[in-house]
Amino acid sequence: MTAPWAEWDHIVKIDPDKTLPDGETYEDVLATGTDAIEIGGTTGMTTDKMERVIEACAAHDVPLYLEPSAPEVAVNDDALDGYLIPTVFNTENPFWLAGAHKEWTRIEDDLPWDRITTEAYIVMNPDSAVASYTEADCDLSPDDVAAYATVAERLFGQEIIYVEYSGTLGDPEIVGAAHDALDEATLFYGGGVHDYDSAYELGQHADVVVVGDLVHDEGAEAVAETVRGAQDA
Ligand SMILES: CC(C)=CCC/C(C)=C/CC/C(C)=C/CC/C(C)=C/COP(=O)(O)OP(=O)(O)O
Ligand SMILES: O=P(O)(O)OC[C@@H](O)CO
Ligand SMILES: [Mg+2]
Repeated sequence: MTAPWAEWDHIVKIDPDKTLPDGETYEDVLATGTDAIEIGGTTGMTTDKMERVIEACAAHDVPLYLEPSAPEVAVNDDALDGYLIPTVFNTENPFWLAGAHKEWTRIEDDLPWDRITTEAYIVMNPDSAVASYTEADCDLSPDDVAAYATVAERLFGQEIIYVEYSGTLGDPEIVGAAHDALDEATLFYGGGVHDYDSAYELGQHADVVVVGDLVHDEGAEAVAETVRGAQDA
């Protein structure tokens, strides 16, 4: 069976620590045409905030995935289609590669393994919260990124590779290098996508475009434009 993300063009990432623009609801976000919702952020996460977003999105038919940044906020909820668990390939601290995952497995005795998939992150924006949090080495050439992508797919069997520029638009050459290196894995790209053109451009180099801040800063109509850009790419 093909993985659901093999069919996706676009994801909205909702940060439970941020609000939607005045007058907008999660229902508006779910109606943008996006293929899936990921719930997660780096800072300010709590189980209450996670649950609130899950509850607000649960009644709709857009697939809903949790992307926890720490084991403590990986809530278990039947409304979720699954868990996308980051593992950071270019971290200098093995905690973010496998240590947090070991802790999660140690403290939870009944993890729903059939609904858990990892995302092999390559974190590229040194100014992002996620880069400092995970002590990522962002000083990478296209060759380095291509090699990480190959290692993730071929040696570690990762189904999803995620080039992460959170907060800024990425270098298409870097994203393209990751894409060219992959055979079957799905390439997620996220960072700075804010309109049709940026979604179209990065969508030409990635399989799935992830849009985060825009949903909180500009709202559903702006997100819908990026859905069109990612689909046309
Ligand atoms: C094992 C479990 C359950 C969790 C650990 C998972 C790991 C290794 C997380 C590392 C951090 C990470 C890659 C989080 C993913 C979410 C993400 C990148 C959100 C975007 O963050 P920013 O935009 O930098 O931060 P803000 O929260 O300030 O928006
Ligand atoms: O918030 P932005 O910059 O859209 O980034 C999206 C996502 O990749 C963050 O994890
Ligand atoms: Mg962010």
